[in-house]
Amino acid sequence: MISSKLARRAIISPSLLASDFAKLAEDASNIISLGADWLHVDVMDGHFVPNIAIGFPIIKSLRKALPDVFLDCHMMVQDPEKWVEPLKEAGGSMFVFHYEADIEDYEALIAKIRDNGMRAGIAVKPYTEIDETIYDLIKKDLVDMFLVMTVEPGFGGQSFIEDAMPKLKKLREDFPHLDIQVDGGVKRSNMDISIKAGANVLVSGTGLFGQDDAEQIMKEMKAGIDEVTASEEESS
Ligand SMILES: O=C(CO)[C@H](O)[C@H](O)COP(=O)(O)O
Repeated sequence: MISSKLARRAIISPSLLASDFAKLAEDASNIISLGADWLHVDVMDGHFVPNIAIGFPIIKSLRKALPDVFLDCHMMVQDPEKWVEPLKEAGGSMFVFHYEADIEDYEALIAKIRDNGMRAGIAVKPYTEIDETIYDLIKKDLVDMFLVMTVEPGFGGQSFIEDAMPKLKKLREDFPHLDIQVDGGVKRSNMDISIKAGANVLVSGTGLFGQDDAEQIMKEMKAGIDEVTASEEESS
């Protein structure tokens, strides 16, 4: 079921980019049964990023196979406005556009996403600064989730860029109730860094899919979230 606003305890949104596309629905359903909270769907247009990944017909099939799962769609596209209706028709739950894309009017884009029944998120690349325009949009309650990329968008399997953490930390300090996602190189071994900085939605692709012990990794990730949350609550 599509959840309402998240609590501060972190959730896991596995990135389907790392799944086996020949058995996408099976991999997606399996990772949900292991305890994933959302599914992260990477849409690329070959312009904003030098790659092409999952498209609307595939999302539509996925939605048919998993009618109740929250599909967190990361839109790595140059012209986000053009793709709002296609994503809504395919069954996306959240439309996360890149701040660096070609956008004339951020508020109009967000209104269009919300009018189409989806949540609206903003993503930034690892070295993009969070400026006043972004702050204003968050203060006006126009951002349902903020995504801080921890790899350059376009490809799975890259290394986590820790340089993105200070801006995430500052965002968390300034907005205690904002949902903040991290995406790129996030694994069981390094996820504590992002949670401690303030992330509460963890995307992990190659850290989960294709791993022989995905069940155990998922258990450890959940236990790791509980540990960090408990120690943060103790120290606050
Ligand atoms: O947005 C992405 C790439 O642009 C992917 O979601 C991301 O890279 C996840 O994969 P991994 O955990 O393997 O890094």
